[in-house]
Amino acid sequence: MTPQARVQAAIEVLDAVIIAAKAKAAPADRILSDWFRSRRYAGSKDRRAVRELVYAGIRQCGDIPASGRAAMLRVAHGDPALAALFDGSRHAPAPLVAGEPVAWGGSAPGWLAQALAASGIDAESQAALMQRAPVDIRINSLKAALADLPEPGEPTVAPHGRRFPPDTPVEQWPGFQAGAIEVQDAGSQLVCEALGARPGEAVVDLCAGAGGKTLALGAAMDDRGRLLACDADRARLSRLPPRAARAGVTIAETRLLDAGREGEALRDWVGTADAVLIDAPCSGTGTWRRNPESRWRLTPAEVARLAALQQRLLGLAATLVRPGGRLAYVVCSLLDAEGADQIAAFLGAHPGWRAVPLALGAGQVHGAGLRLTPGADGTDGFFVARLERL
Ligand SMILES: C[S@@+](CC[C@H](N)C(=O)[O-])C[C@H]1O[C@@H](n2cnc3c(N)ncnc32)[C@H](O)[C@@H]1O
Repeated sequence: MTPQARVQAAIEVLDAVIIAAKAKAAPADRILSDWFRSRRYAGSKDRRAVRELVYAGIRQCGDIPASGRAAMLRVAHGDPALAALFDGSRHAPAPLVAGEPVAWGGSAPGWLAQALAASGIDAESQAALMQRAPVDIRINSLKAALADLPEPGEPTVAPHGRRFPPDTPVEQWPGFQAGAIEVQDAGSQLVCEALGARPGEAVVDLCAGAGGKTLALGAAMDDRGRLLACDADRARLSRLPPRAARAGVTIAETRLLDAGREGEALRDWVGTADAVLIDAPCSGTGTWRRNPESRWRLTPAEVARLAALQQRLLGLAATLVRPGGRLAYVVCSLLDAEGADQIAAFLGAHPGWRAVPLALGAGQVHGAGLRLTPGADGTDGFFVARLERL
């Protein structure tokens, strides 16, 4: 493909991404793979170039643009070499027209940028949410001897973390195949430390998903004790056992929860857990480095729905913890409505609990917890709080 044809391809893909974002349909990644699947003539360099252009368009447009062309013109606005490719040649985008609409820049839709600012995330920190994320790995202490890394990587704020440039193919490394390394953002690793899970304890990972944090907890527990991994999503939870087997975590037991009736499946754990992790479903505003398109899809109503679910899961988790036990509440969101405000509301309604100050070696104190941000900590954005049952 010519450079011009790649730009035109990116415009067409962006048109599809815009339609899908409005309809809450397929994500950009899937649209890109479908597009390439039906165009076998596109080689690997073409794919990489088109993908980069599409993601540049998504990153640089804070809100859903009017069209793929308007989005690409926003990118071309700061890139004369790209603007020169709008030359009307065969397969190229039509030449630029004076006064033609260019998509609005900005970091996020207005309501969301304001909500972030009100949560203490200023314009500079919002811009940092749009940078490309590096590849972080966690060295699995259960199999550290097998973690023979072809490159040493950089240390991260997480004790078992190493950092590599974007697109480093770590999943092809022998250490990955052997279960000695996991791909996990350093912030994601660090928030697991907030729970302080120890060998021999009874621990619940209430929203375990495919087990990213469950595996970190299993390693922290040296694979000794009880580790219950729950989720309401069968497909996600079903990916956990093979990952645990690869990582040498034998203590993880999975349990599928019925959304809305989660407590029924957890009766046997009431008042018994030493520690419960709630990695709550959230808006993901802290993960825009990896998923910039999600800010086009979020609505105030969705944030409110998630906040209600988070408060309900906090209440449920509290029933599982034994007296003197602890709970860590985590969201990969930087909105106070999902973080600091949730803990304040919980503590207001649960006098038998207190927040414990956290010292994780990174992050800034925020409300009763700690906040990690890409700008200040080089991690995805997280809010984490540690609570103790008196
Ligand atoms: C932030 S993700 C968890 C990610 C996972 N802990 C990890 O480290 O990879 C939140 C999870 O909450 C789950 N979830 C949503 N509603 C739930 C509910 N009512 N009860 C339990 N889990 C729920 C979602 O399916 C999703 O997997």
